[in-house]
Amino acid sequence: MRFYNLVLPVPLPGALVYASKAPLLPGVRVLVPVKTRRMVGVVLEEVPEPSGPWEIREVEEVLDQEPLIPQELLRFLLWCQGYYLAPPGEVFRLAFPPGFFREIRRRYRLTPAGRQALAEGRAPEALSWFRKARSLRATRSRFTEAELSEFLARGWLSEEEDLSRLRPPEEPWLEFAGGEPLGEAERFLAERGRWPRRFLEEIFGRKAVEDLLRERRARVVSLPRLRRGPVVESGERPRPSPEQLSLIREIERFLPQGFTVFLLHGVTGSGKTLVYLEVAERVLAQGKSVLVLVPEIALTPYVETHFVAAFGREVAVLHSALSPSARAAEWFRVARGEARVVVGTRLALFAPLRDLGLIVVDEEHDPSYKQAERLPYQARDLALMRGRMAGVPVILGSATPSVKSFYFARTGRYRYLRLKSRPSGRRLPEVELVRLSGPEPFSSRLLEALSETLSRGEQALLFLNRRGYAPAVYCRECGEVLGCPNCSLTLTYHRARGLLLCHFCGHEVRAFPLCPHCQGTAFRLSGSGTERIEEELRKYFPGAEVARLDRDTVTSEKRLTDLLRRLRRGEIQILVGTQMVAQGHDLPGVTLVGVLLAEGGLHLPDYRAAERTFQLLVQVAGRAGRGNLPGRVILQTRLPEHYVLQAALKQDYEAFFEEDLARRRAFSFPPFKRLCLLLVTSVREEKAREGAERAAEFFRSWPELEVLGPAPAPLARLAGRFRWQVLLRAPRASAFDRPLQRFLEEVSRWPSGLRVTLDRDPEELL
Ligand SMILES: Nc1ncnc2c1ncn2[C@@H]1O[C@H](COP(=O)(O)OP(=O)(O)OP(=O)(O)O)[C@@H](O)[C@H]1O
Ligand SMILES: [Zn+2]
Repeated sequence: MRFYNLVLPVPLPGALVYASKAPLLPGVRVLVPVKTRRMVGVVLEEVPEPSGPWEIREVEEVLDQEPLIPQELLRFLLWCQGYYLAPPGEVFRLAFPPGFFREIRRRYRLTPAGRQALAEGRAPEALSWFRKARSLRATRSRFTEAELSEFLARGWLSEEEDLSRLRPPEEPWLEFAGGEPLGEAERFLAERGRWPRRFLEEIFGRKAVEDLLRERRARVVSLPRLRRGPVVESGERPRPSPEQLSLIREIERFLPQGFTVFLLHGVTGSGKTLVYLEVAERVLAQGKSVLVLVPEIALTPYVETHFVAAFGREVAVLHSALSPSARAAEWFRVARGEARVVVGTRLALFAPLRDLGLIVVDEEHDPSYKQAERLPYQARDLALMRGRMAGVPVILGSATPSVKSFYFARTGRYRYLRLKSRPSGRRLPEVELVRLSGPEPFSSRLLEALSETLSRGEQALLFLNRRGYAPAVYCRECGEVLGCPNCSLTLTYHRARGLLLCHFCGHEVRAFPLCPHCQGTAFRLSGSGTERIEEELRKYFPGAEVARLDRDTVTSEKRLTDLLRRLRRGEIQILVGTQMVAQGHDLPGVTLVGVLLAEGGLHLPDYRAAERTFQLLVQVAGRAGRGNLPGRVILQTRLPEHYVLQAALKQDYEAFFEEDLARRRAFSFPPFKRLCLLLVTSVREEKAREGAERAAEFFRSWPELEVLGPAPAPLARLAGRFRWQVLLRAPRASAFDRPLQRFLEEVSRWPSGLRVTLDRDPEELL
């Protein structure tokens, strides 16, 4: 017998030991007994025979011929688990696609005896369900426990385990049989080797494909299912400019040296994507694989299109908006080495690429690299760790680098690469600040600029980081604002849906209810969201086609690509949107960008509020003038003197950086110190406060840690839970390790009902 550490998808603090007669390779999945059921586990490593009184159970079945998960990824996952102090099962579950670990479902099948009983009317109602259903299988939930055991005992049902979802999804592909290609379809196949039958039928018709098979000029093979990607026009791939070329050479020079971090700081529209593509091509040619992270689902189609144009079906896409089966299919293509380029959002960080050769983090400053819920991890930081553990270079790209990354570039830890200009002589847009005074959302300056733009047949993009119609609704009688009963947030009015919505917990009420304070029936809307702006624009510019891009209008990948395509074709004149429009998109027809309220977000009690606002302004400004026509940007604001707005006006990253860094130094915030935020929540305020006090007390006994708080969180209540915080500060990350570990042990003895979340390196203190 040999013994192995396994990770199972359960929230236990460590690995579990199982026995196996056959040797097992790390990274393969196995079926093991757990209590009375079976589960899927991943083999980590062989261990010596444990000496304990407990019984060691045996592995029942090996699911994979070859390890699905490379060693390097296994080590990386374990490191993540240690850093974030999370159970390994939870980290593995997060990292792998749905279905990978899924608890094995039992299915029930009607036996011939059951069929006979039914026919003779001896079987009860519960079984007669099979007569109507097309399938002869059912899941457990069809029957009560008592029925199940009765039917099994009588032999009317048989029980089986459904393992089908643990296997990689496949589909038929056609393979050219060789010889001289005759028709069009054959030439196509001969050129490409193999192609999914589904796609061939779409291009050449079902008949042509059937002919090919009948004449045996092609054969069918079963291969991993290929995703149909979005179709965004990518155009010809340009030749790199001299400026791009010198950076590409510089990166290539370092490729053989293993782990190196590059900060690629290129102004908006400078062509960073082309730099990634060229370097990726070199890495692939060396037989290695490439991981490209993008922050938001909204950006994957753009980057994906360019990569697919360059590398075809070597590209796999991983993000959370894919259907579970599509995500699993893509994941298995990567695991089997069919795809060597992965483009995806933060969860792609855990892609099972073999022989990793390069990691790219596009828009590295973006807040969506940080996962807020469950396990709060920072994908950019983890990408650096994966790069270090795999010994491969990492390119962090941005027009507005995070203060932290820029600081490390300044101090020499990262290699700094600068793209100062846009290619082919295009200029950065002209920016102006316009002071807003009244309650009107549009200044006359912006309205004029809009009408000039429209009359020249060009496109405009307006940015406002608030969705819905009005962000607050006040009672006319008592003056109270309508708030969410579960959260300390106001309800947003969504006019088209006739609802008041909480943007945090989703609580909704029909518009308008009686005022909960005074039973009043008249209300006043305050402020504007994108829905209202869209409506106003239609009034001002009745002839123009206005569209909106936010989470309410763009609910699927398809809607997003449709909208972007219409925009590229010039079918939309004005696009209004939230941060989803702000970055990454390359829309050559847009010559005017308007920011409706440039200081939105600056007031948040958060040490990164200034950084985030500056980045958003520069990014959105960068959407203007990317084609052949020059661009123009209007920033409307009530705070024109603020340093963030002044730096945005001049598009001066360094000026912003110096000022912000000085503030962080003065207040001992990152990058000078490390933070850890502890959040204690409970449905009872007293309990949350007491818990936070206990936590603060605990940490005060560790001399290296500085304890700030406890204090109520700025968002004092969310989804019905009161929130209290303790902020910890230390000179080094490792100073947190032992105290946090001890603290978690202590917390496990706390009364239930208190929830404690640890956020290492928090990016928001709300
Ligand atoms: N060498 C080149 N010659 C001509 N056009 C180029 C060249 N390099 C890039 N472009 C074009 O410039 C535009 C901007 O490129 P890209 O989207 O990569 O910019 P970016 O640096 O990612 O900008 P942002 O940070 O604003 O997203 C694209 O339309 C791209 O095709
Ligand atoms: Zn709410």
